[in-house]
Amino acid sequence: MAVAAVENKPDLNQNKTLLEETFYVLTKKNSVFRVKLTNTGLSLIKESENQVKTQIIPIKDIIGCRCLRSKKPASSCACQSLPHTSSFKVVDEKSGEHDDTDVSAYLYIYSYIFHQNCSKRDRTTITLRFRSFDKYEDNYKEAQRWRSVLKRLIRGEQISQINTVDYSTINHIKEDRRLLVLLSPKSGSGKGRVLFQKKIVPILQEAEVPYDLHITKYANYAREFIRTCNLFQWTGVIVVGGDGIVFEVINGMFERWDWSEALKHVAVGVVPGGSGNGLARSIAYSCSEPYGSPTLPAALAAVRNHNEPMDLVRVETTTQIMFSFLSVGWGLLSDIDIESEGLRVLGGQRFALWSVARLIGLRSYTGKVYYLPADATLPVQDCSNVTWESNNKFELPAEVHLETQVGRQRLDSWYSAASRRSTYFSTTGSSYQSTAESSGDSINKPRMYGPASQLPCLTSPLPSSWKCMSGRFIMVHASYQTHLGSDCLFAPSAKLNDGVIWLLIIHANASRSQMLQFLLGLSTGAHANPNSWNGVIELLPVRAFRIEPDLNEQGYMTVDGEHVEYGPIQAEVFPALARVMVP
Ligand SMILES: Nc1ncnc2c1ncn2[C@@H]1O[C@H](COP(=O)(O)OP(=O)(O)OP(=O)(O)O)[C@@H](O)[C@H]1O
Repeated sequence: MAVAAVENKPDLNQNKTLLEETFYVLTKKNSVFRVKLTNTGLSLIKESENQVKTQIIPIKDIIGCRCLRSKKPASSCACQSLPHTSSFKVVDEKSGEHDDTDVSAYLYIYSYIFHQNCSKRDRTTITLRFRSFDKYEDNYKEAQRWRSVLKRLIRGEQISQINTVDYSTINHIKEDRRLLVLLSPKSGSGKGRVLFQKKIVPILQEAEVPYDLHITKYANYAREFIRTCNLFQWTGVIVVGGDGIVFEVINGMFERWDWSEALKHVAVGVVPGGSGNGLARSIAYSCSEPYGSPTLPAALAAVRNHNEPMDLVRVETTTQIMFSFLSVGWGLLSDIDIESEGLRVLGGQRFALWSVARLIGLRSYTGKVYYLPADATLPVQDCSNVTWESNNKFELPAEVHLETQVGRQRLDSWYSAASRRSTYFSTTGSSYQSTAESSGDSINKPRMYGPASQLPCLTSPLPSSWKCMSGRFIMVHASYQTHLGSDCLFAPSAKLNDGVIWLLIIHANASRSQMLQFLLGLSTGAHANPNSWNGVIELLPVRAFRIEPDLNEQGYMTVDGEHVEYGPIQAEVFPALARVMVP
């Protein structure tokens, strides 16, 4: 049996026909389809009444295919040779429910065709019925041959030539992927389970991608799970929920001593099930993927085996280190995020409703904002004044993970500004611990790993290359993604992996009407035009920043929409630290 030989080298002849067959449309007399498979797509050439029309389905729009057999009808009639399309059903050949009277093998091809003119995708199933041979086994082999070649093309392999290969070598296509699905039943309006079953499972099944589903049982469950599980049994993590659960997953990875390997090998996919869904929307936007059906880009990303690097931002407060993928906020947007928590049942509408409330009672906050412009380089960390536990110097390897027994009284497992003196540094990786006096709480807190900071500690002055603004601010909000929520195009120029933080600063002299214009502009990105604001609103590309709020006032600060303590906070970008699944 002839079959395609597979190579990973790019083939110059992308349009060379790999497989070709003629099919007939049973319901339309004289309708003939020639179907061709090439490296770039599946061509359906329709020949009827002297007309020839061609439709090409690009390989990237096809997610899977399966060989099936017709199912025994409920009331079987021995003389029936052709299935009636209305009652026609197919089953797996091993189901035992197949119809012996039909020797055909059916190849179901599942595609989500992108229509550029209306920027949407439509699900289309193409069924090819193989019945040239008298025996089912022969028709099945032919259908499998197509399936095998198509599956390899879907995986991104290039096929250069048709060789003569033993059929048995293509009968089984090994799936080397397995996904972990972490689903939060509390995110958004609490419909995560239904969403997953209805919208994601069918696509995973069509693509034959195996997965293990874990439902979160309490807040921080996902974080603990990622920290303690054997993560490398999976090739990716699909998070079903909002940005809060993504935050748990990312930070859970940094609580693993093998964080670097985990981030490199286990990509994160996001199915938007929360009320904000900033990351899910940003990923779709970065690939110009239609978002009409918000779960579709995520489902396609999950099955397509296509990942891209994403920047992460290391955030430091006086008590915590976090790794953030979305935003750091102080003032208006953080107030809206935290104060609208009680309206969670409204889903994304809660933000719009609370924006109106906050606009009426507009607040401003006193403080200082420091930032390092994007075109400046971060100075290399000077470790000469770091007090090492031992004076005996030794050569550091590329990565250092330092741990001690858990539970020793003198350990504060959270690295903090106050504990900088006793932090261990490494060139590419660090484990943070200190000899600072530990509070009871911190003893059981997991240790945070991750790349070493290049910033001075939070209590130290910043170098002169940093710029400073001092005064009253309605808000200071940093984002490294385009979208803070499904309908909030906050930083239109942001890229998943450009090493830039977009810092939006609104000074206290912005009027209510300017604030209204700003809030309305967020849905389209119109607010990002610097000429509109006479300097009261600024959007600056930076590498790092620090906010020092006046502690005589109270307010909210958020990281990725999560509430953090009110006080000094600083952040620096680490380009391409994580990997995300993209459609
Ligand atoms: N089983 C659970 N019981 C209680 N809380 C949970 C459970 N699972 C997850 N959580 C918590 O619920 C919160 C859900 O937040 P998440 O961000 O996922 O949704 P959201 O706030 O609606 O969306 P967004 O952050 O995009 O606005 C998270 O902080 C998470 O820790």
